[in-house]
Amino acid sequence: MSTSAPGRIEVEVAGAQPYRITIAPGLLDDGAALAAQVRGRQALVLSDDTVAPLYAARVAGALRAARPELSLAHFALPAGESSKTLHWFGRAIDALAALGARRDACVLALGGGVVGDLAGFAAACWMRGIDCVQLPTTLLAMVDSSVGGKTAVDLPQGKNLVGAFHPPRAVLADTGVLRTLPPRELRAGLAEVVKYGAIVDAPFLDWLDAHADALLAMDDDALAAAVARSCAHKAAIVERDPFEHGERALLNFGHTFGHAIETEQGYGGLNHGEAVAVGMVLAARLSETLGLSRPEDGERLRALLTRFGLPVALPAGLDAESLLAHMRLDKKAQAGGLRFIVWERAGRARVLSDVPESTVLAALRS
Ligand SMILES: NC(=O)c1ccc[n+]([C@@H]2O[C@H](COP(=O)([O-])OP(=O)(O)OC[C@H]3O[C@@H](n4cnc5c(N)ncnc54)[C@H](O)[C@@H]3O)[C@@H](O)[C@H]2O)c1
Ligand SMILES: O=C(O)C(=O)C[C@@H](O)[C@H](O)[C@H](O)COP(=O)(O)O
Ligand SMILES: [Zn+2]
Repeated sequence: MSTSAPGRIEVEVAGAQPYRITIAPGLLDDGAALAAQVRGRQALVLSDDTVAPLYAARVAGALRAARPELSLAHFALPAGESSKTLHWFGRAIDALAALGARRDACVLALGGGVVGDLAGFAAACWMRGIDCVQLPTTLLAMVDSSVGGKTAVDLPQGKNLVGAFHPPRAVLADTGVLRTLPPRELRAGLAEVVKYGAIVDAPFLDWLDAHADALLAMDDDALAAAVARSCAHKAAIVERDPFEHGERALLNFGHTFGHAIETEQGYGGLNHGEAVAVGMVLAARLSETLGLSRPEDGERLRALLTRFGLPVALPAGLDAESLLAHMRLDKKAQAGGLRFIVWERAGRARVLSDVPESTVLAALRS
């Protein structure tokens, strides 16, 4: 992590296709920073119908001022998880075709994780792969989805079942846009922030506890510090294991349960961060049931998530057997059965294979 200018934090992601995450207020107005990432003369700003009216003209104006010759097109999805589908993926591809996008064209993913995942997948598929620059506008997208190159859309059968690994060309996180983020979405992002503490950085949980009020009040310094520390963790993990052959799976802590909840609710109930919050509590409970961790750690995790206003219990009416059926399609599952990310204590998570379904059901029902 480094700072090239006051208030600007940079995190490098090494690997076969290295890129930089830049974190600073005002980046969406920085035509030079945006234009530097667009190699050719064509760009598609892909957004959603909440974010586009707020920020698309700013991005387009800054880019046009820096690169008047650019051919710029816009495409906006309906906001929300229910648009992360093959249908809207197809519409995004249509927008690239209408632009006549060549191999050096660029997709600018301006939005939260839904936009980032779908735009990244469209960029991965168009002509077998064009540049995607991530311009995350939610806390969750800044700390997690914009980094690491997992792109996907959902199916009714399960989350992110169709996708590709396609690292971004760059990530420009303009923390100033968090000012317009609804409180529920701020809290959702905090769930993924807590995840880093849970899996690899116990002192971060202490820091989050100490700065909870500042984070919830959207204090600029506290938010920038949380984004930077989260990105540093994600960058370190994905550069060592870009394709999830090993330790990257730790980033899935709480997700086997969380994704099952989202799928069972038809992508219209808990949002991703909320589902992950419940999922982490269940993963901690599973770890306890298996005798791997102590109840005190689970209690502490629950207390922090509750402090952040996140749900910590399964929504009423969800059937444990139906959730289990969704988990069988989880991407971590193997011939031997379900695999979970469990923890031994705060800051120390690991992968556990062949977890008996009866134990999972017990955790769901407890
Ligand atoms: N690829 C990855 O590694 C990865 C990691 C984590 C999550 N995800 C995916 O990310 C998605 C969740 O992302 P999300 O939580 O950002 O949800 P989202 O993209 O649906 O955004 C949440 C809401 O906030 C609105 N919004 C976005 N930015 C705003 C702003 N600055 N001001 C006002 N409103 C704004 C959006 O229009 C939307 O209504 C899920 O599909 C999840 O699977 C992917
Ligand atoms: O980057 C990763 O790896 C993650 O697992 C990050 C998760 O927060 C994210 O929700 C991811 O999309 C889940 O991936 P999936 O492979 O379980 O669909
Ligand atoms: Zn996630």
